[in-house]
Amino acid sequence: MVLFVTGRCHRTCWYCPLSRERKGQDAIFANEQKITSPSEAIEVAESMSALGTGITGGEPLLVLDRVVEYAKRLKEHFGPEHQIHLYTGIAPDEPALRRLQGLVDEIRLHPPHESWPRILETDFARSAILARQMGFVIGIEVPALPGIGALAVALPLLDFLNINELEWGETCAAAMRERGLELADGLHNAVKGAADWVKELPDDPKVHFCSSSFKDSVQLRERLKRIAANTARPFDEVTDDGTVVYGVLEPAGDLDAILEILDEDEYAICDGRVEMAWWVLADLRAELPGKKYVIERYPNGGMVVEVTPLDAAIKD
Ligand SMILES: C[S@@+](CC[C@H](N)C(=O)[O-])C[C@H]1O[C@@H](n2cnc3c(N)ncnc32)[C@H](O)[C@@H]1O
Ligand code: SF4
Repeated sequence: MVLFVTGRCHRTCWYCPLSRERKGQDAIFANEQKITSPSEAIEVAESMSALGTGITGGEPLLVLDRVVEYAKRLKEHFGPEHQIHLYTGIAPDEPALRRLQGLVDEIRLHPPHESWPRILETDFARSAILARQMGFVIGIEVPALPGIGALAVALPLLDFLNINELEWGETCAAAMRERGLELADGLHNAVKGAADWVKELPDDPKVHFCSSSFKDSVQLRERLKRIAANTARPFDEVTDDGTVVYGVLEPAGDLDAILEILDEDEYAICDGRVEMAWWVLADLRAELPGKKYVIERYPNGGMVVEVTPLDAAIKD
C-alpha cells in the first residue's frame, strides 16, 4: 500500500512530481483514497492484502508523530512481517531514527540534486551510517538526473541505490521545458535521457533502475489485481489488467418484475441501477427493459475505464 502522509514539504525540487491537488495539502491518502485515521489505512491495506506499506508524501518527517502512529498501528495489526519503508527528503537525526526504530524497516533517502557532487559530506551520508548501525535497511532513492554518477561513492554506506526514471508531471512541466528536457515518447511520462545518465553508474548489484513504464504498468496492475481479488462481487469479471467488468441495467418499468427474472445472488442494486454479470445482461437483454451497458473500471468502485452500450458491445 502507498501511504501518503502529508502533501507538505519544506523543499522545492524543480522536478517534484506531486499533483496540484496534493502539493502543500496536509491530507492523508491510502493508495488513492483520502483517509483521516490509522483504522482506515488498515482497511485499505486489508482490501488489497498488502504485504507492506511505502510511507511517502510530501515530506513524511515533517509529520513524524503521524508516521509513528500509522506505522505502529499497521505493525500491530499485520504483525512485524508487514514491511514498512519510508521515503524522505530529510536526513533523519538520531532522535528521529530512535522513534522510527522497530516501526520502519527501511529508509529511502532523497538528497537534493545539488548535493550529489559532495554526497559524502552531507547529513544524508551521516544519517545513512547511523541508520545502518541502528539496524535499518538504508538506501538512496532518487530520480535519474544528469550527474547521477556522483552518487556511486556512497554505495559502500548503503544497502541499495534506487533510481527512478525521471517522470514528467503537470506541476514540473515548465521547469523541465526550461531545462531543455522532453518526453521520451507519446505513451509514457518518462523524460528523454535517463538511459544515458544512469550509464554513469557502475554495474553494481546494489544499483536498481525502475523504469516509468514498469512503475505505470506492472506495479499498478499488480496492485489492482490484489484489490480486485478481495473486493470483486461474484458476478464481476476480473481482467488480466486487474480491472472489473460488469453489466448495468437502468430499468424502465416495474423493477420487481425485472428482478424476478434474475437469481437473487446474480445481481446488486446500486443507486436504482441493477448491476449483474455482463454476459447475463447480454443473454437476457431482450427481456430486460431499460438502458443497458457494460462498465469496465478499477476495482472497489474505482475509476471508470470504459462504458460500452450493450448493443454495440455484443454482436449476434
Ligand atoms: C515524491 S517523493 C516524496 C517523498 C520525499 N519527499 C522524497 O522526495 O523522497 C517520492 C519519490 O519520488 C522520487 N521522485 C521525485 N521526483 C521525481 C520525478 N520527477 N520522477 C520520478 N521520481 C521522482 C523521489 O526521489 C522519491 O524517491
Ligand atoms: S523532497 Fe520530495 S516531496 Fe519534497 S519537493 Fe522534493 S520530490 Fe517533492
